Amino acid sequence: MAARVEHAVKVYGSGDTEVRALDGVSVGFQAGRFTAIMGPSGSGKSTLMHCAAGLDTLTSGSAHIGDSELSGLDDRRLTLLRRDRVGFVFQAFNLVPTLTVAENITLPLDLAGCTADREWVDTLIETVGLRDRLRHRPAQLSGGQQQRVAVARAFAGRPDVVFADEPTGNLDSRSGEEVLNLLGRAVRQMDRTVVMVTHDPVAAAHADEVVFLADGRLVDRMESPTAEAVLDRMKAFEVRS
Ligand SMILES: Nc1ncnc2c1ncn2[C@@H]1O[C@H](COP(=O)(O)OP(=O)(O)OP(=O)(O)O)[C@@H](O)[C@H]1O
Repeated sequence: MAARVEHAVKVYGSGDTEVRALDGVSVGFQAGRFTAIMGPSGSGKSTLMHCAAGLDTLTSGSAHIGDSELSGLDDRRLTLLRRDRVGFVFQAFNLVPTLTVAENITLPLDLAGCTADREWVDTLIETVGLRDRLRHRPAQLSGGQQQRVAVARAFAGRPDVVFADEPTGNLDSRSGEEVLNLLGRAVRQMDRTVVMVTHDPVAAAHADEVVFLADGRLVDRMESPTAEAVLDRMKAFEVRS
C-alpha cells in the first residue's frame, strides 16, 4: 500500500458543535493505482485526504504513508515526509507567479536542496506537454496549462503518492479532461500512485477504483468505474440519506 488509514476517526469541535467528519474509516490506497474518493458534500472526502496525507491529524486511528505511521512522527519528520514522499495537486493551482514554468516544476526539489533528476523532469515536461512554455510565467498560461504544471510539480520528486483535491474544480470540461488523462498516464505509464478527491462522476471514471464515503464512513468501492455506474451509486446514497 502506498498509503492507508485504519479505524480513522476525525472529530471537529466539541459538545454541541461536535462533527464526526470521519467515523471509523479503514481504507488502503494501492501503489501503482489511481483511486478516486467520492461522496456527497460533507461526507468527509477532504478530511480523509488531508489526514491520509499528513496535512491534518486524526482524533484516533492511524494513518500510514508506506511503512511510516504518521502519528509517530514529530513535526520535523512529518514535514520531511510530506516534502519527500507526498505530492499535492489542489483545486487552486498554487503556482508561484514570479517563477517560470520550469522553475515552478522543480521548486519542491530546489527548496529541499535536491538536484533534480533531469531525465525524470524531462519525461514529466514531455508528458504534460508544456515544453514550449517552460520560460512562461503562470499568468501567461490558461487554467488547464497551469494545472498541468502543478501536476508535473507534484510528481517531480517521485513521491510515493500524489494526492489531488478536486484538481479539475476550476477547469472547463476540456481542460479538466486533459488533466485527468495526465493523472491517468502518470499512473499507467510511469507507475505512479494517485488518490483524488472529486464529486464529479466523469472525473472519477478516470480512476482504477472509486471508494465512496457517506457520513464519514466508507460505504462502497467500485472497480473499473464508468461515469454512469458512479452516478447511479451516488444517487442511491442520496436516496438513502
Ligand atoms: N475545520 C473544520 N472545523 C469544523 N468542522 C469541519 C472542519 N472541516 C470539515 N468540517 C466538517 O466535517 C465534515 C466533513 O467535511 P469535508 O470537507 O471532509 O467533506 P467533503 O466530503 O470533502 O465535502 P465537500 O464535497 O463539500 O468538499 C463536514 O460536516 C464539515 O462541515
